[in-house]
Amino acid sequence: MPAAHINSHLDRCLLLNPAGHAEPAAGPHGPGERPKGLSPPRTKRRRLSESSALKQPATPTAAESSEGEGEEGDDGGETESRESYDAPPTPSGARLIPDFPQPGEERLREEAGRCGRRGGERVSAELGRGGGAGGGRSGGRRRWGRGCRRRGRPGPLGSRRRRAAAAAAFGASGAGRAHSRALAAEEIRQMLEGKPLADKMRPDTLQDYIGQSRAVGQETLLRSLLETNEIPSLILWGPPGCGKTTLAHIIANNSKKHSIRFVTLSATNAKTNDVRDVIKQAQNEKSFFKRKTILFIDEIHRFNKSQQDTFLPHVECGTITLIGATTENPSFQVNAALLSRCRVIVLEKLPVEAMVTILMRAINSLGIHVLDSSRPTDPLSHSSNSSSEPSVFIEDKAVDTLAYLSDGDARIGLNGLQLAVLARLSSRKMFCKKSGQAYSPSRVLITENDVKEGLQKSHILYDRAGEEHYNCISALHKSMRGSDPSASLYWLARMLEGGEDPLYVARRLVRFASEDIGLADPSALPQAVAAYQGCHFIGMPECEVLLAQCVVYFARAPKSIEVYSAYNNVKACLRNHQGPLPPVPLHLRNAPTRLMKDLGYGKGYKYNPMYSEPVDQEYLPEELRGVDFFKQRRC
Ligand SMILES: Nc1ncnc2c1ncn2[C@@H]1O[C@H](COP(=O)(O)OP(=O)(O)OP(=O)(O)O)[C@@H](O)[C@H]1O
Repeated sequence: MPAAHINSHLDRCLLLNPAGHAEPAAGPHGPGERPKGLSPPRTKRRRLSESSALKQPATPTAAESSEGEGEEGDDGGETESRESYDAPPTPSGARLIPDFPQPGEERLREEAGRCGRRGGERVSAELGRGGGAGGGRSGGRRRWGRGCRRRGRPGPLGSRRRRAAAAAAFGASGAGRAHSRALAAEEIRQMLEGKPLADKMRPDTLQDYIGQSRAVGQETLLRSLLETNEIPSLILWGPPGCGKTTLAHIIANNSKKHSIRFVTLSATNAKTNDVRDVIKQAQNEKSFFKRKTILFIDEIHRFNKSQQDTFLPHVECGTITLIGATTENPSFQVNAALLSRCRVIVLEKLPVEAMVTILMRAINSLGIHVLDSSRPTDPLSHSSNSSSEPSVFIEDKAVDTLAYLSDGDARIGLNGLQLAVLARLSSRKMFCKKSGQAYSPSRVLITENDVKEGLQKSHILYDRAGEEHYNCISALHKSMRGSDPSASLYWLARMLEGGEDPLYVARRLVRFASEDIGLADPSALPQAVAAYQGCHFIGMPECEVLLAQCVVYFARAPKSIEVYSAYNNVKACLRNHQGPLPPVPLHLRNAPTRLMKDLGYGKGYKYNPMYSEPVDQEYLPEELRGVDFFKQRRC
């Protein structure tokens, strides 16, 4: 289901005036300064409108279960379109994507300063607290696939121009610039230690918030509300790492400037009493100081119904403005009453171009230079020792790969980058230490392999308990029903590679065998049962081929829903029946005792094998005589 539809569907829940008022289109931000020493941009101008660039799929919703599919939902198409972009400058060998805002730059430098002052002790203490480079805030709760047995190769997005185009399109504010001087490897290493890079790079302003133009683009209602600081109650719904918390953080920043309180709770650890305390405080602030309170609840779906009910009257009377963030479909996870008082904002997986922009901002902030792999001469081949030259480089294809493998999750991308750079720099330091050489900030190259290792997990992100689980099984079911073996295999692999339980898929195949193939090929059911048992015997990964065989068999098999429909007709007939159900005709009853025989049980029954001709006998109750469930739905 396209995002627009989801939004319009959810808009019905609004108390707010849903009519978006268009803001005067803000012009592009002024170009930022280019770092010294870079050759001027080879500008091949095209234009890229953010809205068109972000024609991303809406997260399909399981709300739209089609008949007979129980837990399935329609799927949305994934489209991306680009209209234009700016080509990047191409300094000799090293490439610096131009002029991105550097929200985290100051923070990174401060960190580096602190690290430098306090040395490794603090760093290890922070790592010990679980901050770790790749840690990510929600690393623990995310379900990863079963590892990286088969890592998909990134597609052919590797061109420098396309990367830069994406960067230019998404990083519109142009306020920042890369480091004006080259940083030493050790300096970069210190910047990266401690907090996850994703946290350090969290933007503070809407200008630095990349992508998500459908939700907060220049012409959206939400954008104008945010800019005028008229914050409505919101539910931010989107996949992990797409910027829900970041958007809340930006709102918080803005609110503070307007003396609005911003309180954050996480539903993973907050108790109902915590919520009550916040509400009480909000009431006091409102009555004594006329101060508004915004309450941000991360992972609001983790609150149960009664906990969610706690907010209801206070959102209603304006004591608090609620902002909830959730990865789960709010139609199922948020109370309907609460939902109807909030505006639901659907955030989408960040497209690759947006990911590149986010990564490039971090890379620029760190003073790392991107190496253009297509150029024959590169700075690594020069033997200059000038301290003004960059010392850490990253392959351009490594940036692309990272953007691809992050699957629209900026946290994964940024923390993967952090791990890759840290691992490389640290191993170099170790090497120097072991070999007795002085550790010098000479040139280090981060390669595509480094980032792949940095990710250390399957790039197939698949939430076995959430939305993706239902979306993928639905897509598999529909692909088989549509007799598309190739698509069927694709969805099967998406699930298995993402760590889905093979028995879950096998159970669905058993159901499919009867529901969609039925008597068109009666051997489908034994196939499915055999696949189920086979999976049970041998488990993953060996059983994947059993499932693949069965899935292709089913996709190619003839289909019949005759039995399935007829049975549904019978069920409908029973459900719609008014009054007591008709008795079983006496002649069809068994008569094991004399009394029953005396009562007429079994009387007049014609035992079919005794007849050579077709037997004229009724089998339905009297009042259903003549009903054919294969032909009619109601009786
Ligand atoms: N739209 C964005 N623009 C710029 N940076 C972003 C954006 N989205 C995410 N990021 C970066 O990714 C990091 C993680 O994003 P964030 O915490 O907002 O994700 P989330 O959607 O709340 O994820 P989760 O559901 O896992 O909590 C941020 O700290 C920020 O550095």
